[in-house]
Amino acid sequence: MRSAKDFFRPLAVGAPTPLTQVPARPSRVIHFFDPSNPKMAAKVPGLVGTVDVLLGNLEDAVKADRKEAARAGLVEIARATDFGQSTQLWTRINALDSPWALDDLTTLVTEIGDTLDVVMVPKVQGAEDIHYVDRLLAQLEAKAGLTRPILVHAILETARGMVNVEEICGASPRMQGLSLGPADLAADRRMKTTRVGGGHPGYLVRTDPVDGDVQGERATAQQDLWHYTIARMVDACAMHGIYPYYGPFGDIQDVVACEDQFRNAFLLGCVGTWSLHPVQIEIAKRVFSPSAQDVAHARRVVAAMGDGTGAVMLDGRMEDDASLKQCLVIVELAERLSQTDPALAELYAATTVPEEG
Ligand SMILES: CCC(=O)SCCNC(=O)CCNC(=O)[C@H](O)C(C)(C)COP(=O)(O)OP(=O)(O)OC[C@H]1O[C@@H](n2cnc3c(N)ncnc32)[C@H](O)[C@@H]1OP(=O)(O)O
Ligand SMILES: O=CC(=O)O
Ligand SMILES: [Mg+2]
Repeated sequence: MRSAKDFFRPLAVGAPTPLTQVPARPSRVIHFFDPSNPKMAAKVPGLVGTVDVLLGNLEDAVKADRKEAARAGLVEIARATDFGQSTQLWTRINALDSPWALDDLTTLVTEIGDTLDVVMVPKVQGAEDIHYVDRLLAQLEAKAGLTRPILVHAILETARGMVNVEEICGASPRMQGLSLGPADLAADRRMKTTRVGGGHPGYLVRTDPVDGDVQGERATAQQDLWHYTIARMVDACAMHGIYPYYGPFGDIQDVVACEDQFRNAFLLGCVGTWSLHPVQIEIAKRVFSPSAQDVAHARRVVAAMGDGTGAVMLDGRMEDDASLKQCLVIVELAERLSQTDPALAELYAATTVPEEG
């Protein structure tokens, strides 16, 4: 572990100074595309401004014989595209033990490092993986003459990564956030599922038998397979001042269950999710933006709480310092999203609390 005094020093001579706070830029939807797929690549310019993050994926879902093409495609797209103020460019590199990760980082940082905001690192096992990427990025940033540090986002998709989640979050000032990787995590944990995220009908609870009749009608309710993992990830991220995200939802056609999974993650504290297909973009944006109703209520509580201490009654409910803090989370998120999303700005403006008297 580095000493507290050294933590924010660059790891290479000439590399930019690390940030002391992760920028709070909207990232409700991280939209994945395969830069080696001409149809998807052609859609990128049209997606700018409609998603918070465009992520050029180089890892899983890109065929082994297309890895170089994907990397080169991303360089080309980054150079040819104006991402504007409201869309960031991220990449997901190949796993650190793969034949491609070193070239991914070397090429991307030296060729398009000034355009790249965040590097997503898959299958992170512990702080040692982040330390490796941290130093290498610093060396490459210095070589490329970059003036702002590239941030790092880890995917939580191994059992060891889960166990080490707190140390991963705190391994570097570059750490921007974590995403849940339910597909790889399920495999690594030897869970008996065959899906990419979401629930499973077999994972349920059942009411007790009535009068001991175990064969009688008994209601069941499907449970959330990912509750523990997401909650643990959220705590680790909050503790270290970085951002938690849900990850992929593979049943593209089941937009209803997708929305449910995204909403569970949002309510538990995640700031965003991945979209794998254009149909998931609108769902993610809607779910990860607070509703106008919640913003209106939060603003009323803030107004009613005056200096923020004590207790008041509002619509029959007690509000105090702690509920105020929750409301401030909603109000601050609404204000931040309004800065880059004009439709939301208009929606939330209509909920402004009128001044008393
Ligand atoms: C599981 C663990 C993980 O690692 S998840 C992250 C890795 N996976 C991915 O990144 C998957 C990304 N998405 C995809 O590859 C495709 O969306 C998949 C799921 C294969 C479906 O593609 P396809 O059968 O073409 O769907 P479709 O016919 O409904 O497509 C309609 C038009 O939209 C396009 N499209 C599709 N996906 C994207 C995307 N992610 N970004 C941009 N465009 C996309 C298609 O190319 C198709 O275009 P067109 O209308 O034919 O011109
Ligand atoms: O990379 C994502 C996953 O679910 O695996
Ligand atoms: Mg994965």
